[in-house]
Amino acid sequence: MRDLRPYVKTALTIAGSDSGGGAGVEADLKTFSAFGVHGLVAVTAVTAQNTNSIIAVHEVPPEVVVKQIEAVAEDIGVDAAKTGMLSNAEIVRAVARTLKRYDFPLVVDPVMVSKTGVTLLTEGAIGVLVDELFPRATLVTPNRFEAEKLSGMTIRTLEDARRAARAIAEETGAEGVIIKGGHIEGGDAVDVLYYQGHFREYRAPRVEGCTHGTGCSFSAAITANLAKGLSLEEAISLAKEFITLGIVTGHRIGHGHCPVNPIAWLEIPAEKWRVYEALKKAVREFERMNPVALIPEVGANFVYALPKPYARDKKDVAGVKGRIVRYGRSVKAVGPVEFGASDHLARAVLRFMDFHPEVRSALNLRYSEGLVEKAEKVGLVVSFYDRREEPPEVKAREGATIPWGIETAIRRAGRRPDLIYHLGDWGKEPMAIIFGETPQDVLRKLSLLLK
Ligand SMILES: Cc1ncc(COP(=O)(O)OP(=O)(O)O)c(N)n1
Ligand SMILES: Cc1ncsc1CCOP(=O)(O)O
Repeated sequence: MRDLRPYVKTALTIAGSDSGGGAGVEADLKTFSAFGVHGLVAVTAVTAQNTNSIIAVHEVPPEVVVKQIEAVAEDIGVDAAKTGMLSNAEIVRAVARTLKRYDFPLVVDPVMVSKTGVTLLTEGAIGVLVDELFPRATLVTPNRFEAEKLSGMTIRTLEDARRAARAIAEETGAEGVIIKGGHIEGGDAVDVLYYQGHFREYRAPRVEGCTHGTGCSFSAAITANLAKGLSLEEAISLAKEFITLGIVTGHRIGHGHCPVNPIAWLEIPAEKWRVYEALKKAVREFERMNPVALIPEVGANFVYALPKPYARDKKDVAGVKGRIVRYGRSVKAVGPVEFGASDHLARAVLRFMDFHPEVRSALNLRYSEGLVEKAEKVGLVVSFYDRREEPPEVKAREGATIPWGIETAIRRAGRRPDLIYHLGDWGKEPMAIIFGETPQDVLRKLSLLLK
């Protein structure tokens, strides 16, 4: 007999499909998965869509939308649901009637017009949405323009948003209304919630990035967390953090509005673990190889960065805390592998990744003529930079020398270097850096040098 009290929670999206995979049920399912919730779907419309426009829409008959909801609710069970693009009045009415038979939490994203300017809900359906679906909603999630339409008010400030949120909740019977701050001016993006007679603000820095599908993913994140049993306010807090990360890490695909990245929430911690484990293992192996003569006076570091687009600054690069030093006759890592533990080498690998994103690992070694000759002899691609050629404006900028040097050496080589060196300067030790796709790849190149 199957356990009928499964540990996994379920969330249902009743929304349109986006063939570009950025919004609609595609965004919702990715978001549900990112929060470890099993996603269920009732498709309302199929859109032929990309990052530039919506080319065609095929609406699903209302009775088929209802059958999809019933099919999953009656067999699998629904812990929370959301609605997105509902397209026309008949679908809205059928969905509202069906949802009245169930008591799971419901998030209504009143999607009206796409970012590309295409109508996703007919004008005549807006009244039906407000009269028949809003009273069933735990939360309604309009953006500024949708809130203006629903409240008949002009929204410019947070105070306007507060008044509008309260008016929409009181006039429609929705339990909560959150007006998203993406289109409201201000340094931060502030969402205003009105819920059970109280206001609350959710604040995050206004970030640059990819915004197609943000409304869908935000409401799906709230739904997933309601399904997991979080309070509405906790669910919104997490969703806000999640959507900010998704915008900054969005994949720059297509020629128009690039899609938000719901998977960053899951992929960054997973990649962090892989990077950490691989580097820890490689540092142990490096200690065993014990290349005492190759440790510079300032010590060595060994780094491994998260993949793009997640490697943005030194916090996203793992290295050895306190560096790797000569200790008597052996090579020893001073501290543990940690993210943010490297400064110089992290800057070097991040710049390298701007040219060759697959090269995510590096190790610095004591420079010698013999080392460079050996590298060339074993077939490694070698390049260099000369700190005396550094332009004054680069010299004047704190931390700019290494990125400039790496770029100079890559351009000089005209192909992907394996080793970059410089001959030092006043008070600066000459240095060689081996680059590779992984720490193991770096060690492979090192072992060619040690042969
Ligand atoms: C099928 C489908 N559903 C919803 C949308 C809206 O997405 P978008 O235009 O990116 O706007 P936001 O609601 O995310 O702000 C869509 N385009 N397609
Ligand atoms: C001084 C120096 N210059 C290039 S690598 C290096 C040593 C490692 O520095 P960090 O520990 O900051 O990566």
